[in-house]
Amino acid sequence: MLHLIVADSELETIPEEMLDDPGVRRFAKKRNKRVDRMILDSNYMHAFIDKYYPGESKRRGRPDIIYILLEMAQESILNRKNLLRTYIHTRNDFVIKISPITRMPKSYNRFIGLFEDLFEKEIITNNGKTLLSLERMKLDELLESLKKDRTILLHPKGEFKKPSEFISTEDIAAIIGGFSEGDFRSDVSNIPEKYSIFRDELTIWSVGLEIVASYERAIGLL
Ligand SMILES: C[S@@+](CC[C@H](N)C(=O)[O-])C[C@H]1O[C@@H](n2cnc3c(N)ncnc32)[C@H](O)[C@@H]1O
Repeated sequence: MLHLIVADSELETIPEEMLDDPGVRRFAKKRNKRVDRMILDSNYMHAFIDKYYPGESKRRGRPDIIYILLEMAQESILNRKNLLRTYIHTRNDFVIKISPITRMPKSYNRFIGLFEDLFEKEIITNNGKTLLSLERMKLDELLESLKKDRTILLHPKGEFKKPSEFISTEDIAAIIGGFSEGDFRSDVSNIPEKYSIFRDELTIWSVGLEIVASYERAIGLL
């Protein structure tokens, strides 16, 4: 089993400090949503994020990168064979567990709507089956709860290796940062295996794709 963990993801509802901003409220009205139930999205709220968190507008509010990664992960052969578990750990220490049977909406707007529902209801089901669930959990608590043989951190400053050199057939928890700038906020210093797979920085979904594909090859699926 491969446990793919996207850690410190920049996925959150509108933070407290921004709730009373007239511009943000106008935006919520246009979407016909309660302001506290909207997901922070720098694609649309860049200027507001800059106003309340100067210098953070490139990092905060990036549900788009999680969307692309989940499209890749959920449609992968590994997931279709029920050998992948994907978790989104967020900057505010929530963990979203994605069931292998979950297919992501093809439209970004519908994805945002689905995750707004999830932040409100904490669970999304279909015909009695849980598709998505959300709970308060730190990264180390998530790691402790998983049955795994190895934990691997993907990091541009890790030891340079090809995925085929470090991915094995064991149960692996692989951690990728769910942000486009900066470093992990959670303490990842005690994770023994830390690898870089390319000389330049990659997107989170291309790193996820390489790890999933290497695992598929390691266990003989491909
Ligand atoms: C776009 S990067 C964030 C960049 C950030 N400056 C950093 O140093 O992690 C997001 C995540 O993708 C993964 N990543 C990006 N490039 C990588 C590389 N060359 N090797 C391994 N992982 C990489 C890491 O898990 C990283 O936390």
